[in-house]
Amino acid sequence: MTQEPVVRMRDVSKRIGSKTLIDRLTLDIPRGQVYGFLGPNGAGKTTTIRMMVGLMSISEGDILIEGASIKDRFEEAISHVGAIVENPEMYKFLTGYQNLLHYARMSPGVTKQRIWEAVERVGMQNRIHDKVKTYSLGMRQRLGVAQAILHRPKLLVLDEPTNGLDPQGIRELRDYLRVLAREEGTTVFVSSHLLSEMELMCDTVAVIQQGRLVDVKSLHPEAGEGRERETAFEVSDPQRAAELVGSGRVEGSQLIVSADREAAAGINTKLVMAGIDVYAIQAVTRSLEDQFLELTGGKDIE
Ligand SMILES: Nc1ncnc2c1ncn2[C@@H]1O[C@H](COP(=O)(O)OP(=O)(O)OP(=O)(O)O)[C@@H](O)[C@H]1O
Repeated sequence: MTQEPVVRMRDVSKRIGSKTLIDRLTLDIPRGQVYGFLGPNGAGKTTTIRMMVGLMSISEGDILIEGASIKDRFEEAISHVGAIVENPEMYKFLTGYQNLLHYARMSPGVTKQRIWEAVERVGMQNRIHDKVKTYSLGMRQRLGVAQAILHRPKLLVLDEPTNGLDPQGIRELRDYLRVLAREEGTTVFVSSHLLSEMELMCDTVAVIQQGRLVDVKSLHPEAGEGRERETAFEVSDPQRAAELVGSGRVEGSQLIVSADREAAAGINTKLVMAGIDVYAIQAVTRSLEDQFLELTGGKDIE
C-alpha cells in the first residue's frame, strides 16, 4: 500500500470579489489518520471543505485526492471521497436501513453485505430498522456516515460533526471514527472550532485562521506529544538570563525556554557560570489549547 498522502492541497486560494477567503493553503493529509482542521468561526474551514469536495471552485492552486486533481480529474478524485458537508438528506418516514438501501441502489457495486458492514462500523445494528424520525441527532449523523462510507471511500470528510452533539454523542463519534480509520484504513478529515474535541479525537491537527494555515501539530496523547516541552528557570535576574540564553520569555522571576531535559541542563550551566543564581528548574507543558490561544490571540474559541 502506498504511503502517499491521501490528500495534497497545493497553494490553494479562494477569492470571491476582492475578498480572499483562503490564502495559499498547502497541506498533506496522511493516510489512515483522523486529521483535524481547527479554526475559529469564519476561518475558512467550510470553504476549504467545499473546494475539496467540488462544491466550490478553486481560484488558484489545486487539490489532489489519491493523486487525481479535483480540477482536472473530478470524477476520479471524487470517487475516493465520502462526505457530510451539509445535513444529509434522509427520508424520515423510512427506516435507517431502507435509506441506506435507497442510496446503495445509486452506487454501483454496493452489496447488502456492505450495507450491513457500514452499519456495524458506526455501531447502529440495534436501531437500523427503526424509522429515521425516531433518531437522535447523533443517530442521524451515524446514518449519514454509514451512507457516506458505503462505497468504501479512502477519505471521509466531516464538517463540524460535533456540533449539536452532547458529550456522550461526541465520545461515540470519536470511537466510531477511530474504528473506521483502523478497520477500513479510511482517512478522516474533520473540521471543528472545538479544540478540546480535536485534542481527543485526532492524530494530527491543522490550525487555520483568516484563511491561512498557521500550524500543524501531531497529537499522541498517550505519549504526551502535541505538548511542547518548555522549561522554567526561576532565577535572580530573569532579564539578563533571557539575554544570555537568547530565547524564551520572562514571566515574573522565571525565564521560560523551549527546551528538553538535555538542553535545560546546558542552559543551567550557562546561567550559573554567568553568575546568575538558579533557584528552581521546572518542566512545563503547554497544552494544544494554550498554543492555539497564543496563535489565534484567543479569538472566538470555546
Ligand atoms: N459565498 C461567499 N461570499 C463571500 N464571503 C463568503 C462566502 N462564503 C463564506 N464567506 C466568508 O468567508 C469566510 C470563511 O467562511 P467559512 O464558512 O469557510 O468559515 P468556517 O471556518 O467554516 O467558519 P464557520 O465555522 O463559522 O462556518 C467568512 O468570513 C465568511 O463570511
